[in-house]
Amino acid sequence: MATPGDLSVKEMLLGVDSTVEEEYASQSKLLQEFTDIPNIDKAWIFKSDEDNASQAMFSISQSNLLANKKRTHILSSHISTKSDDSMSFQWAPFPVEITSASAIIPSPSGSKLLVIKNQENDSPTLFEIWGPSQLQKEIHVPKSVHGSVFADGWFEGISWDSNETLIAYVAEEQSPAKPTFDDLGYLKEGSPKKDCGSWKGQGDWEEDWGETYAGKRQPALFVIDVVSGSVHGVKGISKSLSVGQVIWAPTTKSSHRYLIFVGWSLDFGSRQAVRKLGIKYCYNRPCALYAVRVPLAESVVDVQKDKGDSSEDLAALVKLTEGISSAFFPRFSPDGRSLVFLSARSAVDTGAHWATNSLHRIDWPADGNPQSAINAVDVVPVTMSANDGCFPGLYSSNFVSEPWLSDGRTMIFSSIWRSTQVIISVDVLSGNVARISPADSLSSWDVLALDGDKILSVSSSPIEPPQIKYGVLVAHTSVQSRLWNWLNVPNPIKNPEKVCSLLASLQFSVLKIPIGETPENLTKGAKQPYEAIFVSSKSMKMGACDPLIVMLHGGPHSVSLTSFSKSLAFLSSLSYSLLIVNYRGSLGFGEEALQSLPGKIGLQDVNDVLKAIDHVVEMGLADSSKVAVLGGSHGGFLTTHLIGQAPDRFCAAAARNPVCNLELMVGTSDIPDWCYTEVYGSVGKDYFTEAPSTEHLHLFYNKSPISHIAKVKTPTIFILGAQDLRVPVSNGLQYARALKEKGVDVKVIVFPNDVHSISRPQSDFESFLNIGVWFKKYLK
Ligand SMILES: CC(=O)N[C@@H](C)C(=O)N[C@@H](C)C(=O)O
Repeated sequence: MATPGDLSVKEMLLGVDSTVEEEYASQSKLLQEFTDIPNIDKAWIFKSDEDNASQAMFSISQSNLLANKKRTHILSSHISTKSDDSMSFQWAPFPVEITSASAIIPSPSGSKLLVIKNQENDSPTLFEIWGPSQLQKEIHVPKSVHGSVFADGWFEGISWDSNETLIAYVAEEQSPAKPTFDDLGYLKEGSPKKDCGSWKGQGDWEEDWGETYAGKRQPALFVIDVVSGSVHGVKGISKSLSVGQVIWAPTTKSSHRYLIFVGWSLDFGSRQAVRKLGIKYCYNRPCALYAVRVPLAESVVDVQKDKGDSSEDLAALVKLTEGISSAFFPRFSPDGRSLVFLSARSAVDTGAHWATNSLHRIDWPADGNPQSAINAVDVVPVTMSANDGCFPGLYSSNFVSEPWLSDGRTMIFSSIWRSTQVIISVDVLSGNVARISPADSLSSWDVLALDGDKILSVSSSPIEPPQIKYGVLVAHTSVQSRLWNWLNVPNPIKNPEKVCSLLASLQFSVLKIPIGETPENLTKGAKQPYEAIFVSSKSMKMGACDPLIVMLHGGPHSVSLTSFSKSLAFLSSLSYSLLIVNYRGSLGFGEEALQSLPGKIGLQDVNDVLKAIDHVVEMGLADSSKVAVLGGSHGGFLTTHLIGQAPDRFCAAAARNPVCNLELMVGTSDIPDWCYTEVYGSVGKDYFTEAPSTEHLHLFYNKSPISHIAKVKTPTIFILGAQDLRVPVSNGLQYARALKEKGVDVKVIVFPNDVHSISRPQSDFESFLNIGVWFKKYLK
């Protein structure tokens, strides 16, 4: 038996024997090239003085491995339409790096740019107001007024008023005073403060919104006056509401204005929850739209004096979406007559963490004074099931700030459509939905910004890094029928030649997989085929298949899209085929297919994956003796279930923050309700309790991968984030230790500062490098 003394230094440091060290070195070189590929995150359009021209500003990010941070830069382009109707994009010669900006928000006229910089520790938040050529104003907001401004894409809401003098936004409310002690004991409030010789206690522990919000204080509403520099907390909002996604209501002649925002209370369906449950990836948290009245002169009150809400203050608050359990992403039509919002009512009502969305409209009162009895009209209802080629329902996670075409009634946004993301138009008056990104494109598309009736967008596929596309309306025969031409914009981003040639050697397709079983009680939508994305080498010959990696998304109500992923492109480039399975329960296939999974996890999803593997083997696209499986979270639940339930079918496995033991997860996760819903189906919502019975715990164990551990023999690598509140590290560690005890080959990497997504640049790099090397070792 080898002793520690027999190991080389490299073996001890890397945990690899010398035969795989070469592999480690060469794969890391390749992965570095993929890591450098930039991402196009956002864009803004500004009108130019010239006719038929505009100016675009793109926010582009790249991994900075050395600093372990994302590096963001801005690249500008002059867009003009030539006399022959062709478009020209003239790019600025170089991008400009933006350091430490948490949010960038242009004013409505485009003449000012707000840059918000959250700073660490006790340093103030910086609000910079830029003009066309210089900094116009810098306002420092100390932590005694509020904490960081939310720039998380969820609670985040930063809105300029139409006069461009006020900005409403969401920030962490100020911290409560902590008890102070000195050598004589507790210092009462008002005692003269001592700088030294005293110390602070912790005070009462407060619940937060869980995963990625650890230690974050309640999101609250503030308004900053960019002329005077004063900041105020908005009065009249109940302290029990967490607020987000604020926008200004249209201006009226009256002496006050309204702010519209989303409010999350502690409701859990029909009952009050005792705590905040995790909100990240969880659209099933009840929320409503509110309007709060802000008198123009005294629109706001000094936060320091705002110690409570009088009944008069609360009367200024109106709940706009009574009767709908969920409402978010509010947007006013350009004429201010319609307030449109998205709803995840189906998720809230069933308990599934994400489900099919619906779109609604409130006809805004002409006098601008909203009442709570306002009726919301259904614009796009929840789609229960749809045949192939038909609209499968709305699945959107973002609207740009101005999503309107010039007719003032058509919204443009992206939505998941089976395994792709497409751009759709929705007429908010008629409810007509049209897919407007090219119907024959298998790539995924997203909207960056609207330029009048032109759409700046980005498209990518598993084998093509992001490309900028420009959608031009070429014919408009009726409100219902528009024709779009999608132009390729000469790419300002030059990717490494090696990456380009590796990607050029690949191909992909979307396979339809018929379901295995047809029990009578299945809904129509649950009987329809699901999909899998298959990526392979173009030169692959029938009968000589590359080893196959089966890739499984988490959620389970999420989806793997046909968009570019650096890590998956890296694995494809190592001569693996990829089978990326969108098992039933995934987003994008209608509500019935999605709701067929809760209550059947570990069974229906596992069988769907096995069926997809059989499908590619039967088609001659894969060799059943060379299959590995990779998944995170619920995808890790499937990975570990598969190696337990089908132990002879996988040569290697990789699990990222996997759910291995629901009995353990229910007592430690920020979403214990998820365990109930997914194990019991929608009745799980009513069974959920913070004190599970032995009967519940028993079932949780039996439905978990750990219950199959005795059969597992597949060498498995575990990639774990020690700060994960969603699937705490104990889940993966317990399972990995149990496998080790059985003598199965196991490797564990724990990232001490990573949360559930393990997406910090160095952690992401090291994760996929080790997965690549692990698969090379076992998938010969
Ligand atoms: C709702 C949720 O977070 N579920 C986890 C078990 C999970 O699978 N998460 C997904 C979103 C992931 O991919 O991490």
